[in-house]
Amino acid sequence: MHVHVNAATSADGKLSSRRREQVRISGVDDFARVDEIRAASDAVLVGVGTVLADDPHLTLDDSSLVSARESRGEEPHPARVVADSRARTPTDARILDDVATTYVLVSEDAPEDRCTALEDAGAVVVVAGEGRVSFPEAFGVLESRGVERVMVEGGGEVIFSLFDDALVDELTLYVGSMIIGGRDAPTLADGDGFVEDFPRLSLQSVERVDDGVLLWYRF
Ligand SMILES: NC(=O)C1=CN([C@@H]2O[C@H](COP(=O)(O)OP(=O)(O)OC[C@H]3O[C@@H](n4cnc5c(N)ncnc54)[C@H](OP(=O)(O)O)[C@@H]3O)[C@@H](O)[C@H]2O)C=CC1
Ligand SMILES: Nc1nc(O)c(N)c(N[C@@H]2O[C@H](COP(=O)(O)O)[C@@H](O)[C@H]2O)n1
Repeated sequence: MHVHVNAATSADGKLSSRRREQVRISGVDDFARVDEIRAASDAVLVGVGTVLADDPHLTLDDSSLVSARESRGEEPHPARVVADSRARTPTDARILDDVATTYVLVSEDAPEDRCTALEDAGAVVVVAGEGRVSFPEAFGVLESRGVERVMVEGGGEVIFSLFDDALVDELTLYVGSMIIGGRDAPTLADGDGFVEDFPRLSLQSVERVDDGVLLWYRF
């Protein structure tokens, strides 16, 4: 599985404000670039924190990218994946519409009635891990269903876990020219944080996009 993390932070490293509401950090050109990465992926993954905060759709905006996928014999939109150990995704979430396949990754401890409700709402529920979703296990299941390239759009808890599991292959980070601040505002990698053996990235390119900077790393 090829794992590409993409996110946008403020100049002080925040994904959003302390209110955890969606903040538009990227500009028009960066959002167009995000759409292209989505189009080149088999699935787009977020954590349930992002679903609850942003209610994202995670589909392609540009119809020419949809047509290009169809002409390659692919589904019009990549699948959507939510890491949601306790099956808390609301059944009216936008990612559960019928525009694309949606996988909800849950743990063995997820309440059965919630899993059934999500299946009734159209989700494909995948059980992987005790207590919390195990990404290595879940990615094995997704691979068996043809997902070879996954784009991860956040948030900070999920991104930290993927670095912790050494599953990240690429990181593209748009750094917008704004300050959000706040000790409780989410950052690119939250979780427990590393205290030693810090993951080291290899910087591939630096580019000015909109009024910010796009950093591309391999891991
Ligand atoms: N600027 C940007 O590019 C982006 C910004 N955001 C912002 O980030 C914020 C949300 O981020 P955050 O709160 O970190 O939420 P996440 O989207 O990272 O979701 C975190 C939740 O995912 C669940 N989860 C399931 N399995 C795992 C696992 N193995 N490791 C970690 N988490 C797991 C956990 O809930 P449970 O235990 O119940 O499963 C956890 O609380 C919002 O404010 C949103 O607007 C989000 C994406 C991109
Ligand atoms: N790349 C990027 N730049 C920003 O400024 C952002 N706020 C985000 N947020 C992510 O995009 C998702 C929204 O997706 P839809 O437009 O609803 O398809 C959101 O949930 C975050 O993951 N990303």
